[in-house]
Amino acid sequence: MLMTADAVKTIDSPGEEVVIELSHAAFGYGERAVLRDASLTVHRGEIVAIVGPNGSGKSTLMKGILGLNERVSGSVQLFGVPGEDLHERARLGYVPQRHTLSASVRATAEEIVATGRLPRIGWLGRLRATDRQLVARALDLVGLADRAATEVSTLSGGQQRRVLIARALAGQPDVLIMDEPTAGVDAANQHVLADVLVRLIQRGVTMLIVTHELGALERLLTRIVVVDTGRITFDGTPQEYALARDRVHHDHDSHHHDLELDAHHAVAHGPLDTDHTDIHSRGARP
Ligand SMILES: Nc1ncnc2c1ncn2[C@@H]1O[C@H](COP(=O)(O)OP(=O)(O)OP(=O)(O)O)[C@@H](O)[C@H]1O
Repeated sequence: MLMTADAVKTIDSPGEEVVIELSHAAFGYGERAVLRDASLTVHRGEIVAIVGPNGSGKSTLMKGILGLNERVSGSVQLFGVPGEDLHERARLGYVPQRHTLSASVRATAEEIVATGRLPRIGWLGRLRATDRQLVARALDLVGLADRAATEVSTLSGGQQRRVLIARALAGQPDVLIMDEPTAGVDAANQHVLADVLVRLIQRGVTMLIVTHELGALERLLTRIVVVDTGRITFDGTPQEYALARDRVHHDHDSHHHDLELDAHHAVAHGPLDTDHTDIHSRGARP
């Protein structure tokens, strides 16, 4: 693994090291479990797409991994230790859903991205040359090197999302968790964002990505996990997903918005379309 002052840690190929392991985990808000019996193993270097209908529990799953909601039962292991015992929270980079920067934020792109270093250097820490270098590289990686000194409030929604991705990258995460990074971004910017994600994947970032628009990412995925009505109903390779898709009766009248977004896409068909999916190929490895 490259441990130099790079914005991302690179690896040669997906390894056997388990970075995230959920065992029969239930997550929710208050005492109410929204996502139940979730078992999931993610190895270093994997690119996992989390797909499923609106309100099925995808964000709840991401937040559960990050410890941002209640774990009602089951266990979460992060980098081999119980999630609650993980002190280096920066090892998990998070780009939250539908999040742009408030119009009232008066800061440059560089300043926002630099806050991504705080978990590493501490709130009272000072940015050193290496930190500044990492911030610059993160901005470069998302294609915003020339906007470093620009006030974020003047950037487009898509550019702001790229700033937030750069902020997550600046913390040198081992795993990047992104909740619909392309949602609410116009078509032209969707392509730019997709290119950014492809670049990150090519650099070997382990990624969990909730998305309705796999597009260019699809061929780079190692796993597809389907969440439906609060359960993981499918977990397998894209190839297994394609096979499962062919076995499953398609309900094209379903209201799952994946269909609306990309009628030609693989994710537009298959387990997502049914309310009676019996496919379960958990823990499959490429
Ligand atoms: N902070 C919260 N407090 C209480 N309930 C919540 C909270 N956030 C989400 N929920 C509920 O949990 C359920 C699953 O929501 P979640 O956001 O995980 O779904 P999702 O699959 O990410 O949906 P979408 O595709 O629309 O983003 C929904 O019924 C939602 O109302």
